Amino acid sequence: AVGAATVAAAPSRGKKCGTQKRNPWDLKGKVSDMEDKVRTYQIKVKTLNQQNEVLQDSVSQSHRKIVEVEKELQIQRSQNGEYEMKLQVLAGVQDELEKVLSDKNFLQKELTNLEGKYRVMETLRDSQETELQTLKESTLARVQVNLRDFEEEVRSLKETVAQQKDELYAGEMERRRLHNTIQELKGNIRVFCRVRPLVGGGLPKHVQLATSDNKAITLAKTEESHTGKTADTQKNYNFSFDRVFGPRASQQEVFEEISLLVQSALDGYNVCCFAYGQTGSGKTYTMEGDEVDETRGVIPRAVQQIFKAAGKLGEQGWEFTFTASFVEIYNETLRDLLYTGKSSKRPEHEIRKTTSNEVTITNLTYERVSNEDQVLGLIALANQNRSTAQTAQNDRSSRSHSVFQLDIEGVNAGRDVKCKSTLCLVDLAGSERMVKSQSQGDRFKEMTAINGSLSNLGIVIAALANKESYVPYRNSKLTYLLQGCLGGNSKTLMFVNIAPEPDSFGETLNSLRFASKVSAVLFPVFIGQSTLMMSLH
Ligand SMILES: Nc1ncnc2c1ncn2[C@@H]1O[C@H](COP(=O)(O)OP(=O)(O)OP(=O)(O)O)[C@@H](O)[C@H]1O
Repeated sequence: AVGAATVAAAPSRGKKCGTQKRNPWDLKGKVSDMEDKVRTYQIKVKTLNQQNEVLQDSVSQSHRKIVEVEKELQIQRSQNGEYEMKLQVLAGVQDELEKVLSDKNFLQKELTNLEGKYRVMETLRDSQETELQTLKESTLARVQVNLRDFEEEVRSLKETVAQQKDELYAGEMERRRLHNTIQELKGNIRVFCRVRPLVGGGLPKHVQLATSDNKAITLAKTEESHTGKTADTQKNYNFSFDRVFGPRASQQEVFEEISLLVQSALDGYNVCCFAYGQTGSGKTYTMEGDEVDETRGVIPRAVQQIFKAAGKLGEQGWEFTFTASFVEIYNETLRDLLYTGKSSKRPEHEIRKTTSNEVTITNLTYERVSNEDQVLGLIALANQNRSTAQTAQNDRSSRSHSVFQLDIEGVNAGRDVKCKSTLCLVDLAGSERMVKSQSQGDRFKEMTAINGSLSNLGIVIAALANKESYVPYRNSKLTYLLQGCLGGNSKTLMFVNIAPEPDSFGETLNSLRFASKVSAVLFPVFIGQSTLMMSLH
C-alpha cells in the first residue's frame, strides 16, 4: 500500500512539467527539464525498484505461502484420501446400519404383530382359565358327591361280598360235607368192573352185562356133555359191583364216576384208585389211555379236573400246591419213574415214615407241578423210563405196579384253614396166576412177588373194610407205600379190568372173584349177589 501511494505522486509532477512550454533555444531550460525528467524517472525507477522489491518480497512470500499452501494441500489431499476411505468404510457401515435398521423395523413389526397375538391369546387363556375354574369347581362338587355315593355303594357292596363270601365258604364246607356223606354212602371202598372190547371187534358171547342198573355182570361157560348123550349145559357166574362198564363205555363215561372221588381229593380226603386185571385187560388204557383227547385215561382227566377245580377254589381264597411222583414196584423193589440222571447212578429207595407219620420214599423225585401240561410231561417221562427198562426185560411193565401220586396241599389264609391229601392212581401188575410149567427162575420170583402183593392188597382192603384193628400194610411194598392213602377217611376205588376173549375165561373168572371178595367184604348186607358169589368158592 505504501508503494502504490509513492508511484501515484510522481505523475502529478511530470504533468506540471509537461505544461511548461520551452523556447527552442532555451536549451538550459530544456536540459533542466530533461534533468527533471531524469530525476523523475530515477525516482520512478527507485520507486518502481522499491515496489519491485516489495513485490518480489510479496512474490517470494507468496511463493512460500504457495509452497506452504501446496504442502498443506498435499497434507489435505492425503487426508482427503484417508477421509474418502473412511467415508467408504462409513458408507459400508451405513449400508449395514440401514439393513440392520430395516431388519429391525421388520422385526419390530413382527414383534408388534406377535405382541398383538400374544395379547389375544392371553385374553383367551384368561377366559378359558376362568371357564375351567368354574367347570372345576362345579365338576369337583359333583364328583365329590358322586364319590361319596360310590364310597357308600362300595362299602355296602363290600359288606355284601363279605357276607356272600361267608355264605360261599359255608356253602363250600356244606358241599364238602354232603359230598363226603354221599361218597361214604356210596362206600369209601368201591369196586368197578370194566370189560375191554374184543380184540377183533364185535361183542363178547360169554360175558353178559345187565342192562338195567349197570351193576351186574354174568360170565357164562358152556360145558360140553361128557357122555354126548345129554345136551351141553351152560354155567353162569354172576357178579355185581358198584358199577360195571361194558366194552362200549367211553373213557369219559368211566371218568364221570371217578370224578366225584377226585373232587374228594381236593376236599382234603386221600383217594386211591387201582386198576386190577390180567395182562392185556385194559388197565393201562383205563389209567393212562391214549394221547388223543377222547381216549385219555383217568390220570390225565383227574389232573385236569383237579387243576380246574383248584383254580375255581382260588376265587374263594384257597391256594394249592401240588407235588407229583411216579414210582414203579418191581419184584418188591422201588424204581423212580421220574429219574433223569445216569442209569449207572440210579439211587436205591426205601419207604420211610416221617415224624408226622407220613409215608415218604428216600431219593425219589418229588416234582412240584402247577398245570396239566407239566403232569402230562411227567407221565411221558415215566413211560420213557418204563420202556427203557422194558427193552432190558421183556414185558416188564405188565409185571410191575406203577404208582402215580399227587400230593395236594390247600391253604385258605383268610379263613385260617388248611387241607392236605394225596391222590393215588395205581396201574397194578398183571394178575394172571402162576402156570407151574412156565414159572421158573426169575419168572417164578416175579410171579410170587406179584401174587403176594396183590393178595396182600386184597387182605388190606378187606381188613380196612372190616375195620379190623390190625391191617397188614407192611406185608408188601405196595400196601406199605399206599398205607397213607388207604384206610381212615380215605376213598378207595378198585377197577377190575377183564378181557372178554374166550381163552381168557379162567383169568377173567379169577379177577371177578378177587374183586368180588373185596366187594363182598364191603357190602355183605346189601348185595345178595355177593353171597351167591361166595358160594362159588
Ligand atoms: N376199553 C378199551 N377200549 C379200546 N381199547 C382198549 C380198551 N381197553 C384196552 N384196550 C386196548 O387193549 C390193549 C391192552 O390194554 P392195556 O395195555 O391197557 O392192558 P393192560 O392190562 O394194561 O396190560 P399190561 O398188564 O400188559 O400193562 C391196548 O392196545 C389197549 O389200547
